[in-house]
Amino acid sequence: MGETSISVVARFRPARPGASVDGDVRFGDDGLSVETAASSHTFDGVLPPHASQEETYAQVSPIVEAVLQGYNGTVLAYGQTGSGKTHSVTGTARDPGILQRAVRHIFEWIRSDAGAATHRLTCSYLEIYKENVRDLLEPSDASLSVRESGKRGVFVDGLSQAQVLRCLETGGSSRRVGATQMNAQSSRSHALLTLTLERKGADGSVRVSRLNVADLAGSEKVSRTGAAGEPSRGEGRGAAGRELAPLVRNHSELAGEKAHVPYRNSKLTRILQESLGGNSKTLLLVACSPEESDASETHSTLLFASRAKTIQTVAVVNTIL
Ligand SMILES: Nc1ncnc2c1ncn2[C@@H]1O[C@H](COP(=O)(O)OP(=O)(O)OP(=O)(O)O)[C@@H](O)[C@H]1O
Repeated sequence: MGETSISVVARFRPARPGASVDGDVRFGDDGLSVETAASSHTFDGVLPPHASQEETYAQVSPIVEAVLQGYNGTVLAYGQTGSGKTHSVTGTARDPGILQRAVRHIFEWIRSDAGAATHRLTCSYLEIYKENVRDLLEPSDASLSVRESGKRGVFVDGLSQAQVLRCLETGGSSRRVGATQMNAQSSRSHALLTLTLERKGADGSVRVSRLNVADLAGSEKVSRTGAAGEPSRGEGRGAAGRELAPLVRNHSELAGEKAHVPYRNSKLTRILQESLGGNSKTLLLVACSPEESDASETHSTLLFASRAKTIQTVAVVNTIL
């Protein structure tokens, strides 16, 4: 597999009851385009407000398929606070999101993969809040070092499907509790689930691939989130826009001179360096609000998404032996 652009899919959530809908937002019949008063965009997929979780997963499923074939895969959910990132990634018990569907998909494949001798799945779930990395599966106040988490992290070994699903629950609720304790909103932190799949073939060959799914912090300008109670000093680096925007700008301006891409500016971009320009098949899911009062943030999100299409990655099958 050669160098490919990351895939970009935009998902619009339904308007809240009583909210006034932005009448200028129009969806193309092709399922690939969207137009606003300010701009028009074509992506790898555009999901209008009525799109289901299943339809959303259908866009993500090729990334999981690639992981099953031995490539690294990443799904990043980006968008302003309240735009539907967590709904898409986690969903609800009755209508699960990408994480649960991906776990089901992986285990179905494992059960059908007759050519393998063994499979081993490990899981890590991290939260990045104000440049501190916290392990959501074994919560403690200690911040993990990025080198540690980037390389191995804190893994629970050899998991069953039920155990992985329990990790998702534990991590998800730990994120919420932690956020309340810190008197901050989940919208200021990034959550990153990594599933590592090790497949040993009957011939002794070993493939190790990773699936990263990140529910990123709100991308809106900090002054807007600051109004919700946090001082808008530089410290509050929850805004995904501020961490990823320079990187995306560099990618689009430098057209491939990756040495200059500022991955080291934040823990998020350091941890996701491979996903944002290295060995990974990556999909950016941008969550958008269809409401009139959010038109300006929706416009910024769509512009970011268009720029992000210039990011190139080179995915290779990770065979060890
Ligand atoms: N596609 C959808 N269908 C139905 N409800 C949705 C959809 N998307 C989002 N919602 C609802 O909208 C609200 C905000 O969504 P969500 O919490 O996912 O936003 P978010 O982008 O993760 O925000 P934050 O950055 O604060 O975490 C929630 O009540 C969620 O259930």
